[in-house]
Amino acid sequence: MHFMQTLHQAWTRNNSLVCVGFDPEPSKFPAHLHGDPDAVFAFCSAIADATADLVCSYKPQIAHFAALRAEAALERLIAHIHEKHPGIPVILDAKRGDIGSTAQHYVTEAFDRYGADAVTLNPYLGRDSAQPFLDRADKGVILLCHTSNPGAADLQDLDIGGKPLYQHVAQIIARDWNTHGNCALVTGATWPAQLAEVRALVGDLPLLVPGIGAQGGDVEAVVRHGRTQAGTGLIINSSRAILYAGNGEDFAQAARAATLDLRASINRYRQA
Ligand SMILES: O=c1ccn([C@@H]2O[C@H](COP(=O)(O)O)[C@@H](O)[C@H]2O)c(=O)[nH]1
Repeated sequence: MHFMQTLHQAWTRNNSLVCVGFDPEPSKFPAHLHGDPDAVFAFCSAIADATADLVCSYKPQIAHFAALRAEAALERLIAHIHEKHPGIPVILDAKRGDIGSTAQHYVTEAFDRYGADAVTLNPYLGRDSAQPFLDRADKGVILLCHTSNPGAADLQDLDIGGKPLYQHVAQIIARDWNTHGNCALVTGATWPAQLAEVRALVGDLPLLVPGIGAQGGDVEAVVRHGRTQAGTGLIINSSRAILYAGNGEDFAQAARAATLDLRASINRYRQA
């Protein structure tokens, strides 16, 4: 099924805009997993199993797996989510971007090797670098617009002929790149004014919003500034605050409790 359809159904079925991010860091795993050669998969899949009725998507961050030589665990995690929790889309956070011939290999990596439903891209190489991804009409293409980090303004806020660069990015993607209806944008929770500007420019385009939880973004500001008329339109990611909510044998239940809390605080502000 098309990523956008799956996402819309998950928003409704689980009454949730929450995306749980998988950023595995073995030093933070509970003690009983230390030394387990399959710890990355065991940790992440347990959290997926404990939260699948509470989320609209999952977002594994590829560098966290690659740095651990745990790409096989990432492949198995995504296959596990698809098999055990069908209907929850998986966004591979890879922030790819390269010339077309190389981009084609990144397409194969994200969608055919890993089986992701959507991938994050850096749009700064331009349309041709994104085209191989855009052509996969059933897959989501989520492009960086205004990121959550403190240095986001260094380049993204630069004035280019009367408006900041991130607004130009939002406009051309919503207007020109979204011919298959498979685009979304990354807009960080830590920049709520910019999030509001982006929402005003792009209609109902989905926004992936990292920066809640460990980065300190404000849930109320994100929801009030970013929701659509229907009270959806947002994929609000939290990684560390959910993954490491507990560090005992009940870590997955602690992650579930943190996900329930985040869903409740988001839902408090969804309706106007
Ligand atoms: O602008 C961006 C884009 C991506 N990220 C990624 O999201 C998560 C955030 O993790 P937390 O633990 O919830 O802070 C992480 O994988 C980042 O690489 C982002 O933070 N900001």
